[in-house]
Amino acid sequence: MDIVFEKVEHVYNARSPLARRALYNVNVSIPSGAYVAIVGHTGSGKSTLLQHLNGLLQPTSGTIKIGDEIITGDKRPKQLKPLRKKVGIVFQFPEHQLFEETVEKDICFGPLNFGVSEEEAKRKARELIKLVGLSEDVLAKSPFDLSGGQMRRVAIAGVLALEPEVLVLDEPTAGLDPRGRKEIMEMFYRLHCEKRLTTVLVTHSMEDAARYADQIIVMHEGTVWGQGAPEEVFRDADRLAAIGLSVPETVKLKRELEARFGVAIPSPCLTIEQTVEAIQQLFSRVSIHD
Ligand SMILES: Nc1ncnc2c1ncn2[C@@H]1O[C@H](COP(=O)(O)OP(=O)(O)OP(=O)(O)O)[C@@H](O)[C@H]1O
Repeated sequence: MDIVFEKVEHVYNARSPLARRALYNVNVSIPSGAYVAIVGHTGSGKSTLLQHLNGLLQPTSGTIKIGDEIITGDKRPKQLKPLRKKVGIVFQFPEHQLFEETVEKDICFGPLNFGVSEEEAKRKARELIKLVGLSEDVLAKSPFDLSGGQMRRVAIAGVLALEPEVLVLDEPTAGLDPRGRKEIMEMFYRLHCEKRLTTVLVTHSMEDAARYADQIIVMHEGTVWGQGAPEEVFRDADRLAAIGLSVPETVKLKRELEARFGVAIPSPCLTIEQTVEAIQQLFSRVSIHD
């Protein structure tokens, strides 16, 4: 499902003294099957943008096309229900939304609501619990007896249970330890590759944006400041710094090495692996003196 934003504006509390314009002139194109990261300073409009993807918010003006669905400000919320199934959103701390007595019931809740049979919903729950890295015996437990990391996986399984075509992730690893973060990010990447899921990730981690995304959208003060492949976006390190954003540490290292040795490093150095490779090649080209 291709996603296209055209001239989207969103004003909170429009027509009231508390009106606040959070988005303006947002034009964004996300092709089906892409992995897109949205980055930007606090308050730049990332979460507001993301909530337009499944009709939780509607634009004050402009249009959003998501596959065949068109979202405008005048659609009634009921008309947007099919979108809730097609676009799954994993919010920050999704475990706060768990509420059922058992993990199985929690995962089955969405599918049952959309008319899936109980047998099929339970079969899905068994499949998904393994997909998110937990064992089947967790299904009978209360979600509230699990660790924070396990609860988060259960909540993610609940979003995946609706078999969305687009998965939207709003800082999905907030509050997890480094190992938990890596495991969850790798899981989403696997899903993206295996199920060809269009993935939209909102993140403050330039490292995650560099490693996983094929496109990065940079938001600044309510509009799109730039969009491109990670290597293009991070080439603009100085302009990014001017709006308070940094580039991944590996990209900084590349710049330092280029300045120190007076050579150009062809690799974009978006990941540790690419950077190690680039340094090896650099060492074979230049002689290093104290
Ligand atoms: N419910 C709301 N009512 C009024 N203003 C809001 C509301 N939610 C967000 N805003 C304002 O809209 C602007 C954009 O907020 P948004 O949450 O989209 O930014 P963000 O980039 O996601 O920030 P963060 O990285 O901190 O999550 C901010 O100025 C914010 O104060």
